[in-house]
This record gives sequence, structure tokens and C-alpha cells, in this order.
Amino acid sequence: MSDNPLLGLRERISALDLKLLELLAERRDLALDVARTKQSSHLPIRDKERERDLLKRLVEEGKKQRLDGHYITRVFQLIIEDSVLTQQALLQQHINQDKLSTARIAFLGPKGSYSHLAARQYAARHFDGLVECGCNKFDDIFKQVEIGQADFGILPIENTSSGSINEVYDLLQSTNLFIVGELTNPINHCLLAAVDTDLSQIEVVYSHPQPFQQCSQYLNGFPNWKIEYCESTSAAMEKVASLKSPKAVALGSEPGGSLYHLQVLEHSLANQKENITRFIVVARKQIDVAPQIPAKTTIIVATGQQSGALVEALLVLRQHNIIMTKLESRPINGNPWEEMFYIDMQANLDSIEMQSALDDLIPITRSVKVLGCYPSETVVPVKLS
Ligand SMILES: C=C(O[C@@H]1C=C(C(=O)O)C=C[C@H]1O)C(=O)O
Repeated sequence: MSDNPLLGLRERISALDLKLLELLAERRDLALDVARTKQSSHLPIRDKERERDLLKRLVEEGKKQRLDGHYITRVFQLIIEDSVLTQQALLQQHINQDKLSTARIAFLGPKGSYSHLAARQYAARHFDGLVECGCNKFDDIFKQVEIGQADFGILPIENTSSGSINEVYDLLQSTNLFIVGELTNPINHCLLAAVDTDLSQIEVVYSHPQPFQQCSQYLNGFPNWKIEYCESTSAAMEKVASLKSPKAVALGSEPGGSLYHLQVLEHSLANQKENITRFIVVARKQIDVAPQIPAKTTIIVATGQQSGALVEALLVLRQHNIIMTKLESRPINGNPWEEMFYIDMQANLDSIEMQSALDDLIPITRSVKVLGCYPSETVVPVKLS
């Protein structure tokens, strides 16, 4: 017999939590039925009007039970996001008909890197199982997928604090892989230590160059700390775990750190409060995107050097009412001072608008390469006004 006075209450909480899980699973199954109905009736997956009504009613009902409106909003925004993405995944499986039950996904680093966490998240939504293929370099991720040792590769492409990840853009220039998906994840950089320590004892920080860039303002406050570059944040964690020194810390994620039994000394260290990374998913085969899902298409365009060449290309997008979400330029390998333009657009490659835009772009540019069309998995939550 235990005389812990919390036991009985905790048992009741645990039982309630189990019920909440069952209800969440039941809600998700209903959302999947909704998706099947939408598929046959050609309705879009997202219905923001319905989401707004639902949130409004829940916030009102919550108030009656003394539950804070912000709390209710946050919880249900998450539930709806998962519901929308699960519905999208179902339609995508249906239209592409080649569902793998287990996917081999290549990512940067040993277990615990941000890319590894993103790979797990992507696999959880799209496959029953995941074979993890950790790589030492971005280049190896492309190679593993190109030679068929992995089915997909996950790569960070831009971050709200450090901007575009040029190395990945440059690798996209020469690959024959296609972009088949994207994920946007909040990135919370922490200082992680293997043993008890404090800021005054630290002498060296290990991490990948990206987190160092993203946390530059915080790190500027500690000019004596030595910066040691590693191939990934998880390689840095491995190193710190093996050193077991109060002088050495890693910069990386809390869940990653816990895989190496590291403790968090500081968190939320990025320059931007909202530090978000967009990852792309690459594969050997191009995919179709169901018309009920918001799609993105990415192309690489090489223009001539005549004046106004880029403007002419962008005008084509305007003429076809295509919204550009990102424009990036990179030097062309082997042609000094010439640039390639990477253009992300909110459009389905199969749409008439996109096809006509491509028809108009080809004669006025030197080359157009379609990098892929993929579902936009960024579900911007509706807000109550
Ligand atoms: C489930 C639906 O699909 C989406 C998901 C919603 C939800 O999870 O509540 C609400 C509206 C849609 O954006 C629906 O249309 O009812």
C-alpha cells in the first residue's frame, strides 16, 4: 500500500488523458471521412469559415467552464492543423497511388538533429514506418536518394533568423531529384550541457554553422567562448556528451539533447523570437498534388543578362495571376557573375495558369527547370477578430 496522497488524483487525471487521446483519434477519423466526402464532391480541404465558427463557439463554451480563451484557441488551432494535414495526406496518397508503408528518409546528422526531428514528423503523417538514414553532409542526403539508398531526403532550405541556406539551393541546381513536400518547424535553440555547470564555466560551444548564425546576438554577449563547428547539431551533442565537461556545451534542440542525456542551461536563443525553419522533402519521382489542396511549384530560371530580363519573367507570373512566395538568386556554377533565379509560387503545376505561364516563360528565358510541385503544409491558423 502506498501512502502517496497524490496517487488517487493522478490516476483519475491519467484516465482522463487516455479518454482525451481516444477522443482525438475519433475526431481525426471523422476528419478523414470528411476528406473522402470532399474528394468525391471536389471541395477544398480547408474551410476557414467553418474553422472560425468552430473556434468562436468553443471559446464561448470554454468561458462558461472557466477555461481561458487563448488556451482554448491554441489547443484547437493545433488540433485543426493536424486535421487539415492528415486530410491532405490522405488525398495525396490517393492521387499518387504509390503509398510506401515504410519510408527510408535521409537527413543531416546522427539522431537528434533538427532534420531528424523533421524526418520523424514527416514520416508520422505519411507512412507507417521510418528507416532513419543519417548523413554527414547535405550532399550525401542528395546522393543517398539519387542512388536509391533512401526514398526521401529532408533538407533545411530557409530560416527566419539566418535566411536562405545557400548550400542546399546550390545542390538543387545539379540534382535530378524533385521537391515533393515541405514542412515549417519552430526551432528552439538551447545551450546543452552533459554535466552540472553554469554560464561562467563555459569555454567552448559546439554546433552546426546555422545555429551559430541564428544565435549570433546571444553569442556576441560571450566573446570569450570558443566556437567549434560540427557537421550537425547532433554531432555537436555527441561530442559534448562524450567530453562530459562543465566547460563544453552544444547548441541544439531540447528533444535532441535529451537523446544524449544533456541538460538545458538556456533556451530560446535565436535572434528572431519566431525562429522557424522551412524544410523541403526531395525524391526521385515527381508527384501530383490534388486540386483540393493548396500547392506550391518551384522552378529555377536562368535569364539572359539583357536589361529587364528578370522583370520580364516576373511579369509573366503577374499576367497569369500567379502569386510568388519566394525569389532567391544564386550564381551559376562555372559562369561567373551569372545568376539563376529560384521562384516559389502558390500554384499547382497542372493548373492552366501555371502551364500557360511556363509556355510564356520558356521563349523569353535561357532555361526553365521545374524542381517540383508539392502540397503546401503550412497551415496558417485562423484568428478570431
Ligand atoms: C474537418 C473539416 O476539414 C477542415 C478541418 C476542420 C476541423 O478539423 O475541424 C475544419 C474545417 C476544415 O478546414 C471540415 O471541413 O469540417
